[in-house]
Amino acid sequence: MNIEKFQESMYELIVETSTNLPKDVRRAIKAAAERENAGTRSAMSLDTITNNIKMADDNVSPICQDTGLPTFKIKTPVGANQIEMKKAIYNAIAQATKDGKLRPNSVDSLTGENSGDNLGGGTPVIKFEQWENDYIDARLILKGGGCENKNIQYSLPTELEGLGRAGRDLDGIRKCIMHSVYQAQGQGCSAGFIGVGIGGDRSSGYDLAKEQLFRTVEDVNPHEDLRSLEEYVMENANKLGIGTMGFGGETTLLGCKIGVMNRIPASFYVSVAYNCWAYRRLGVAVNPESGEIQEWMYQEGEKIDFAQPAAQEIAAAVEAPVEQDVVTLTAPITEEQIRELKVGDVVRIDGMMYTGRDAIHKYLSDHDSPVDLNGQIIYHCGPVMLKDEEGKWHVKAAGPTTSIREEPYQGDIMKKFGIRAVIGKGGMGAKTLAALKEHGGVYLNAIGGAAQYYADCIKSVEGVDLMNFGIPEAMWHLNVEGFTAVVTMDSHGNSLHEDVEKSSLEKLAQFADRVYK
Ligand SMILES: O=C(O)C[C@H](O)C(=O)O
Ligand code: SF4
Repeated sequence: MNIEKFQESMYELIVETSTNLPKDVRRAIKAAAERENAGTRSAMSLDTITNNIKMADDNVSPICQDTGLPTFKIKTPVGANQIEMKKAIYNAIAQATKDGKLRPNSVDSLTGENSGDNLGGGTPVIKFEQWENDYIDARLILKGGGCENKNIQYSLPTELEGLGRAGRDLDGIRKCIMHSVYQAQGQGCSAGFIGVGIGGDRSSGYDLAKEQLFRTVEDVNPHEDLRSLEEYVMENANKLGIGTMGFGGETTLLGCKIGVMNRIPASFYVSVAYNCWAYRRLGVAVNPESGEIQEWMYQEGEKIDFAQPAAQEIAAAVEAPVEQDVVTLTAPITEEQIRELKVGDVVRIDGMMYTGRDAIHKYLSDHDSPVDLNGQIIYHCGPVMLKDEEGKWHVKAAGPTTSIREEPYQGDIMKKFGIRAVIGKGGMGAKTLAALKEHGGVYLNAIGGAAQYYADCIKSVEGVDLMNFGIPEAMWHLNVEGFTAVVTMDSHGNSLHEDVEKSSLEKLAQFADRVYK
């Protein structure tokens, strides 16, 4: 095999997967955009999402800054040299990282050190299988961490909030799947896709669930019971009212694929792999001699390029009652300005903000801040950054990360340093809400995955601290213009996330009655 050419083919696969959303996923997102009611927060968010998909296409840049744990599934003809192929994939991964198509995402779990090139123990994941066809089938999924964290595994029988007992039968499985969508709320960047694995053990069950994510969105399950269950879930999970980003709305789930395997008598697992809307998976057929790509997979049907505003969006522009007032904030922000904000307000930020995610929050809880954060804004974000020849940093992708992970620290840090606003996604909990009220702070929700859209708002990188945490975890000093976000937790004790969680739990309870005998 021409291994240089194979490496180039793998590089192409990586870049396309990170930057160009598959056609079937685009069609599902378009259908969702058409279902949402004009002028709602969910409709506006979907607008940002479709814009972002187009920008990623045009810029050949990551759709979302979290390019995940690259996972390859490769089928090779008998006799192909898998050791050589693995090395070529490693090289292609390192090159794509250097070119800003992947974020350096491989972190030493004990020291916290980022390898910088996405290579390291266990990363990337490459799974080989032999087959009797005469070509190589190479598929890649870039599944981000926020949705990975919302995966869930049930061991039946179990008790589920809202639904009661889930037993060891099809109806118990149905309850688990409905619950899995509910428990993800907006935190995995809904609307999402789920792959479900029934049976197996704890690891093969999850593998089976993830395997389902390689099926196309429009694929129909040949197994009659599973087809019926997939359709049931698609119809009813969308009645939970979680909506885009957990803002409430008509579309919570864009796809549900279920697989089954045997189990042993004592175990009965239902494993659910949750994938965000930024569902990046592609595949190629490669010639085993020349190493060249013969064919791209997931290419059937129409490609929506999102260049034209959908009819729905035009309708929104016409029908929207009154242009919502947009409040402009520029740090340093006063307590009075914060107290005027209420859940639902749209905020535009001009000026400085500082990124801070997991490592920074832990660090700030027992260290001084490298910059004065009084009246400032913290952005939960781990960007993709590239340095030019003059040593200047450029933002390649910069959407929000899931905020709830900072819940143990957030309130204390805001009070300690006088921080007035945090931006993230998915909302935060009771401890932060209480601190916002006491101290005079606000939580702003940005659209998860819209990494190109937000990168475009960042006009310059003014500095960086704590680079020892690695690129995604450092504190970047960003100068922004027109950075738009929605107040979802205010300083008066209101939280949209709490409201949606409560109402979706009530709706979930409507599905407690037996459906399958
Ligand atoms: O790591 C990130 O930047 C985002 C992550 O995928 C998340 O959804 O929280
Ligand atoms: S930020 Fe959202 S869209 Fe991006 S990987 Fe995480 S869950 Fe997916």
